[in-house]
Amino acid sequence: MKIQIYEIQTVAEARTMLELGVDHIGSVLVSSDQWRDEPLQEAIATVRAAGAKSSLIPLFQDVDVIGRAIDFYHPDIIHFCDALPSANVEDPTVAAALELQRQIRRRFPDVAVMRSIAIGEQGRGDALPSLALAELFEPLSDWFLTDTVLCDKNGGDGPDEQPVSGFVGITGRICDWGVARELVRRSAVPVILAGGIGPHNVRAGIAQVGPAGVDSCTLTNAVDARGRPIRFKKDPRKVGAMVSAVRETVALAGGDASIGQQRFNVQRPTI
Ligand SMILES: O=C(O)c1ccccc1NCC(=O)[C@H](O)[C@H](O)COP(=O)(O)O
Repeated sequence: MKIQIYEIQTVAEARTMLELGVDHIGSVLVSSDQWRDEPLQEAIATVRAAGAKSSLIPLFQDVDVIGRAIDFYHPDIIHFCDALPSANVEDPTVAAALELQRQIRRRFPDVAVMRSIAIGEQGRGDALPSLALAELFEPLSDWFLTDTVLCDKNGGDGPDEQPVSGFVGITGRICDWGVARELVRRSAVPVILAGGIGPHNVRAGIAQVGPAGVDSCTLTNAVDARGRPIRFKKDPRKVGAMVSAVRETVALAGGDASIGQQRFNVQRPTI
């Protein structure tokens, strides 16, 4: 059962995550203009040297800049989480996302590709064609990550504006676990359960969804004086509690082989 924690941008936080036993340490490139960041490069090198996996999200789609960033950071995993409007290959946004993954896989065969599969909030699993999207991206992906799409805030029947426009993630809310479970059942690649996961609900998430791994960002971030999560700042106590909860759940189930998406050897993704 892999544990992935996002928004680690510094060597100090990377070291803390390694000490806590995190398996996948995720970082974010927030813009194509400022993709080159030496401290982040050092953080990713620290993860590599410790034998853990680094995962890198580009919050942009420029294939040349993404290629330069992979050459510069050498992440183990490149993670795409752009929001896709449909599962129609004729849709230019969908076609461009598929082509981007195709090009990156061809050019960097040693870098695993993670694709976020957007799922509606709990009870709104019908908001998006999540399973059809997964089917489309499966041949070009080594990992899937379920993530939550905010729905219906404005009384509409589809997705709302997301915390980062054009991308899926950092909502702090759980997705429809029924759809996530069905994705785990159907998927030929390992699935990481994400979206609103923290120490309080990770046991239930593992039990109900049976993923190959779990991910957390918002609910393991530090909070400000008003209790609002601070982007790019982790709370080590929350991460430690999450790691303990996952390890306990796995131990109670009899060890790694008896829980989650056991058909995968997730030590090494299927590239
Ligand atoms: O961290 C970001 O800046 C980010 C922005 C837009 C999409 C994804 C982003 N990153 C993190 C992840 O992919 C998450 O770990 C994920 O969204 C988890 O959800 P949550 O725990 O609810 O924050």
